Amino acid sequence: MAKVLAFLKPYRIAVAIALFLMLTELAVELIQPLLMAKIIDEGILQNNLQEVVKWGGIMLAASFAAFAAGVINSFYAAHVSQSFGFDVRKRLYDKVQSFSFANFNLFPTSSLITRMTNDITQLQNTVFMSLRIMMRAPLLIIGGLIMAFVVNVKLALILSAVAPFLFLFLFWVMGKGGVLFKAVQEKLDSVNSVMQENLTGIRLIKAFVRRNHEVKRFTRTNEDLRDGTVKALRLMEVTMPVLLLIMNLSILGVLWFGSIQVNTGDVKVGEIVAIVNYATRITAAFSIFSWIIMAFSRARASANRVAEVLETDVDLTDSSESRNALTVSQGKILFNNVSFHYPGTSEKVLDGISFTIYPGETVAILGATGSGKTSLFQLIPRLYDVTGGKVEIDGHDVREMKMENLRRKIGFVPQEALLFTGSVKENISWGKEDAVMEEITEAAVNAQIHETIMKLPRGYETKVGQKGVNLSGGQKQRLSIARALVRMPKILLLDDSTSALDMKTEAKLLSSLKKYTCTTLIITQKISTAMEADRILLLEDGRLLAEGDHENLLKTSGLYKRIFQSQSGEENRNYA
Ligand SMILES: Nc1ncnc2c1ncn2[C@@H]1O[C@H](COP(=O)(O)OP(=O)(O)OP(=O)(O)O)[C@@H](O)[C@H]1O
Repeated sequence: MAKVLAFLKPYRIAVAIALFLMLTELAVELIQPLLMAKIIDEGILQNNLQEVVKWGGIMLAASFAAFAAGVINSFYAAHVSQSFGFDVRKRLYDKVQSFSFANFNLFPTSSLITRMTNDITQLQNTVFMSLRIMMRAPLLIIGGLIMAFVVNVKLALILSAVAPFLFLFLFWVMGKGGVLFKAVQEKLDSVNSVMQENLTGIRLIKAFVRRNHEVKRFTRTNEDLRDGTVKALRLMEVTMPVLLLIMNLSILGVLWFGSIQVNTGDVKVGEIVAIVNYATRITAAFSIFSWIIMAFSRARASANRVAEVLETDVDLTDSSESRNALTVSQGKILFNNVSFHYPGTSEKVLDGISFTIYPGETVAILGATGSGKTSLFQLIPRLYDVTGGKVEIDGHDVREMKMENLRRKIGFVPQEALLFTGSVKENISWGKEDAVMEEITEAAVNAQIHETIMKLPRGYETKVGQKGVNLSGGQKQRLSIARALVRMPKILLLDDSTSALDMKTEAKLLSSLKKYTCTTLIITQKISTAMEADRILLLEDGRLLAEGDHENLLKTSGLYKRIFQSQSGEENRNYA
């Protein structure tokens, strides 16, 4: 909680002003019963109209001051709470951006979204309400008790006898509320998660006619959220009646004892009226306490969830020894006895891999599904760190380079082409922010997508729907390749990125890539693609089984020969 509250620090002056104004309102509220007692005891009971007018005038002026303080307080409360929310959201977003894949495994995407939206909104609302009215309730209770003592000590003692029980009860409710509301936020995560999966997989759901199944799944999580919230609110529902009961009993005590004391002349009628008035205000303050407790319990749960993300150690960062001057200049890649297992697992997905790829070379990586091809790729831009051995680029361990320097020179085209909402042009220039139109067109021409783009209704300005829904699989792949090419990378990594292309387009694409003086690694399942490369690396179960060019591998690797035969017709088999 303290970590999140620290975000209020830059606004401490505004917070102080808001609190001061709130105290002004509170002071007026507390002074009203005292003024009323004066009007009764010194004015009405003494038949003195002058005193009534005097104290009445003071009451009016105080009310006006409270009104002005209230308006200005609202302004500051809104400013502070919105700015606080903005800052927390920004910091959380920046933190998530710096997350490694291993960090992402700790938080489901839906939970991160809930934390960045709903949890921060809860906190924002609590800050606003705290500055506006929330703090008034406890202060009104304390101030009311003090004023009651000023008016009449004996009556005030009766009134305050119940205070310890009340506070104990409130602390208990707050602790229990915190647990229940944490569960509510977790259930909200689940609802968001199901909703997210549903919306992203809507085509699959329709194609498989799984609507009813999905509706049932959503209903279950939605019911869970409802039940969890009702459970939390039920605790709050009993809080208010209990508080009111205790306070009303103490008011009865004041009236009973006060009536006896009036008869003996120890207490004035005006004093009883004032004390009952304070007691009523304190009761009213207590009645909003259940609501305050609910808000604070919820805010505490939300603050902990936000802090959890902020406090996560990012395990893939630039080390203090990272040298700024190191950058990818040639594109030479060396794997030296590399082994790797994913964080949280112990099974090696790469084992003892060693090879060198020289600048400008095109190398195909071939292997069965699950043999570790993508894992090997991810070690080059340092999306993961090796667990044994080392990966060197241009003679430097990638861990010694600043990640930004390393990744800026790498064009990475992932297995699943991912596009962003925006125009075709924006999607290509996403690879290089300052790319001019000629660079964008050149990349599109070489990625064999320019002609297709020109046939679109608005050419390069055509909007790409969310995740590229209005494009075919092959078009998406080629746009992703154009996005990588526009960077003029020194190393180009294509992870099965030509799988959806026909042979002719793929051949044209591979020949255009030769114009780029970059080292190119192509993961592929197709022998026809691998044959175009200068060299082929054959992976099996995380090990480098063989390497060489096509002719060479046909002679030296039985597995390669079998793959080749399975993908070729009878004609090729004879050739082999
Ligand atoms: N994030 C992950 N966490 C744990 N294990 C993983 C993760 N990603 C992949 N693996 C495992 O690593 C192994 C190698 O996967 P990888 O994706 O590198 O294979 P691949 O050769 O690229 O397969 P494909 O051709 O199907 O894409 C697999 O056994 C897979 O289950």
